[in-house]
Amino acid sequence: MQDGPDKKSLILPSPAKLNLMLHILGRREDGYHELQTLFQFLDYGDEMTFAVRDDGIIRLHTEFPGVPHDDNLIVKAAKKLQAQSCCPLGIDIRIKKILPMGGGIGGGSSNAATTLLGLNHLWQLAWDEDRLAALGLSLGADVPVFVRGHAAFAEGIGEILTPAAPEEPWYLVLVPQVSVSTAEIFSDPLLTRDSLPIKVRPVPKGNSRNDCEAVVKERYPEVRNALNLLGKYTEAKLTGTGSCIFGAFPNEADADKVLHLLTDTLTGFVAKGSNVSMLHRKLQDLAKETGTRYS
Ligand SMILES: C[C@@](CO)(OP(=O)(O)O)[C@H](O)COP(=O)(O)OP(=O)(O)OC[C@H]1O[C@@H](n2ccc(N)nc2=O)[C@H](O)[C@@H]1O
Ligand SMILES: Nc1ncnc2c1ncn2[C@@H]1O[C@H](COP(=O)(O)OP(=O)(O)O)[C@@H](O)[C@H]1O
Repeated sequence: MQDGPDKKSLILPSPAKLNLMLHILGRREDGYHELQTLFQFLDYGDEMTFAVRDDGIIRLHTEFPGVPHDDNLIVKAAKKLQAQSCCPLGIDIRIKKILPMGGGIGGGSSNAATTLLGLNHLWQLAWDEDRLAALGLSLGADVPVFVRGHAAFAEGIGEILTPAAPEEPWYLVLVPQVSVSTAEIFSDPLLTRDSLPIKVRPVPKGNSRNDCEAVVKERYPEVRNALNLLGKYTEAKLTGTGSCIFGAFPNEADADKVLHLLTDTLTGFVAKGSNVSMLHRKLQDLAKETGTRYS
């Protein structure tokens, strides 16, 4: 990470996540679903640049097609943190966006978490991780895991996190050219919502299914096609509510080989699974350099 020469700017990564399994146990009265899911990060993601402003203005300079400035989770995260901390400072934010939107790899949630951690550092708020995760949860069910930065078994609506240590293979992630709305999948009457809770940790083998997969496959032929094609080489699974599909490989070269065999019809990328997010690895490096805490 490059702390700017004036210590008022910062470049941070905003990694993707995978759901290595996802079981739906039921639906709460507020419409949210009780889940059990295993989150792991990828060493692959967006790059965000932050520069402090003295005038209190929060501005995201990168345009997102279809997402108005004030609806962007980056801006929402910055504004909430500013309001709750009564911070008089503002921020200029730019992002190199490579994560597909609506892909089930958590780009929006990750961007929100990177914003919270970056601003906590630059605005010198000294909020602890619990407080940042609670604010994150008010932005989206997936934000807390990115704030905490450790692979985790998640329960509740995704916010009750127990650190986990799954294997860290290389993944081939296929990106079907469709954006899947999480709310749309969770409101489908055909979604199964009756998985029995897993009570043993770590998650026993044979529990890696994603309960959203059947509904997403039915609604999106592009996703069905990607599952079928990758399934010829390895176990292929949906992450989150899709649209991305992933499969594990023992090394980068094997994953690359299959990616090249599929690129005639599909796009995708290869990335290493990681139980400590690359954002947190960068923040730890920064803390060492400056002798400060980062949250
Ligand atoms: C289910 C997951 C698995 O990672 O799907 P993906 O979004 O990653 O695909 C996530 O927890 C999603 O988290 P996130 O994307 O932050 O969800 P939110 O913005 O909080 O919710 C979007 C919508 O999804 C539904 N929703 C979300 C989470 C949940 N446990 N139950 C739900 O029913 C609700 O209808 C909600 O309005
Ligand atoms: N910074 C952001 N990055 C991505 N999507 C965002 C962002 N802010 C708001 N969104 C909205 O959130 C939706 C879900 O985005 P994303 O988190 O990338 O998908 P998923 O939850 O499927 O992984 C997008 O389709 C977009 O409308």
